[in-house]
Amino acid sequence: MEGHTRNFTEIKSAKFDDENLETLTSIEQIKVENLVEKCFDRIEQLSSMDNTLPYFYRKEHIRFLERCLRFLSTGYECLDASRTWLVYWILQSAHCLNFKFSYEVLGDVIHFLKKCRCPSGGFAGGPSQLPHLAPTYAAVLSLCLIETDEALEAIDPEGIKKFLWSVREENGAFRMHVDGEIDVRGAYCAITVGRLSGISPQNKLFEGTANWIAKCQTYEGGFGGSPNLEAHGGYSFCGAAALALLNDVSTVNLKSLLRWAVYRQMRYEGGFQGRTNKLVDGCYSFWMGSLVHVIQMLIEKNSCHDGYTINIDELMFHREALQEYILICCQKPHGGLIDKPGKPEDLYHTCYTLSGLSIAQNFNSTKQPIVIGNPDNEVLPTHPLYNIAPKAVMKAYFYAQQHPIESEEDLVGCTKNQHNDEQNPANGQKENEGNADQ
Ligand SMILES: CC(C)=CCC/C(C)=C/CC/C(C)=C/COP(=O)(O)OP(=O)(O)O
Ligand SMILES: [Zn+2]
Repeated sequence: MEGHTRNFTEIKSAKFDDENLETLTSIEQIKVENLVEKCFDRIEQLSSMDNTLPYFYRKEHIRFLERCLRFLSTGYECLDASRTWLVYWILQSAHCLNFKFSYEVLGDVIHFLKKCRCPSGGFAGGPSQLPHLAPTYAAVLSLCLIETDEALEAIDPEGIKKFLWSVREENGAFRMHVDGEIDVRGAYCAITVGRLSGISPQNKLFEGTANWIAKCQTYEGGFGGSPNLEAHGGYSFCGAAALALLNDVSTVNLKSLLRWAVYRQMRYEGGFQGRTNKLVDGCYSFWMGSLVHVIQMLIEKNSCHDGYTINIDELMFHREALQEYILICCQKPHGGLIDKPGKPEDLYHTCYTLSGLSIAQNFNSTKQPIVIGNPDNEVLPTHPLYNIAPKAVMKAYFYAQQHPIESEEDLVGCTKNQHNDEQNPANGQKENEGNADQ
């Protein structure tokens, strides 16, 4: 597909236009739409000379990542307890861009991540810090992304299991760290690192977790951080992906979740907002884009249980519009991606905006990706539940299978053979690699 796909003059009618309503929110919304409009106008003018626009600054993004892996500005000091996150954001962005760091560099990364491993199990955000579920998640995903035996060996599943038990509540919810806050990120990080290190969703660790997550669904349809909080894209992704990884959707309302999710795509900007009446942001390209993908997987899976089959062969958001927002409004020409026009580049937004671009382009591996602009704008697929390379998920599953840690007593109402069948991603795997869990 060449060039952009929407007529930017025509879609101006989608801008906010209620003259009778002036609130802080509407004023901010109008300001953002005007910034986006400038970006759209510029690309429309340039397109008359070059119909392969919008351009993807791949080389510049790669240079940005290479630089950040070795040197960060003082602005990153506040993320000293999130250094495993910085590693993950860099490695996952590099994956999307199809860029491979050298073995030497990756060796240094493994060495660093091992220093973040805690004696009591799990990972901290930096050496000599306390174990925490979020940096544990980032460290495990990073090691899986590296894919080598040396990296997978560094995960230490026994330690992970011990740490997960130390943050589990009796009702199946998870604290982010010992004595820390309970929220749906905890459940998602726990089931993710559990599954990647060979712990079954049937493990007693996760008894009650799906029911607890379902309590976070709000009247709007999305999930809040914990029961009775506002629906938000980040937590909704965590909730839906955790339920998919637990193979249990019996307790949620998928229809209202889907409705809430698809309405978060902004009609003028094309990107997603994270909650009702808030602003577009590049990072929700992944949290919301992937959420829609995950909900569709859950609806398909649930329909089989109900005795009829639904096959959804198209993603239920405007894939081209999201790519336009990302490519036209979220790239810095000197490298790095951003929340919205006028914001500075950072690693978090680079990772999740690129990952969202990947979700928008690659829905079904049996079909051609949908790529706007130059065909060279294509990025590699990402796994919608884990947000790492689908191949990296496979490798981690097989590695864990070859190095089992579980005993039958750990499992709830399930025989060892059943458990093994479910752990094997090759069993019942759909053609779409991204659906490896289903
Ligand atoms: C795996 C893992 C740890 C996932 C984290 C998920 C995630 C992104 C949660 C969102 C957190 C949050 C309170 C955002 C609100 O930001 P805001 O109020 O600044 O933004 P908004 O105006 O867009 O809501
Ligand atoms: Zn953001």
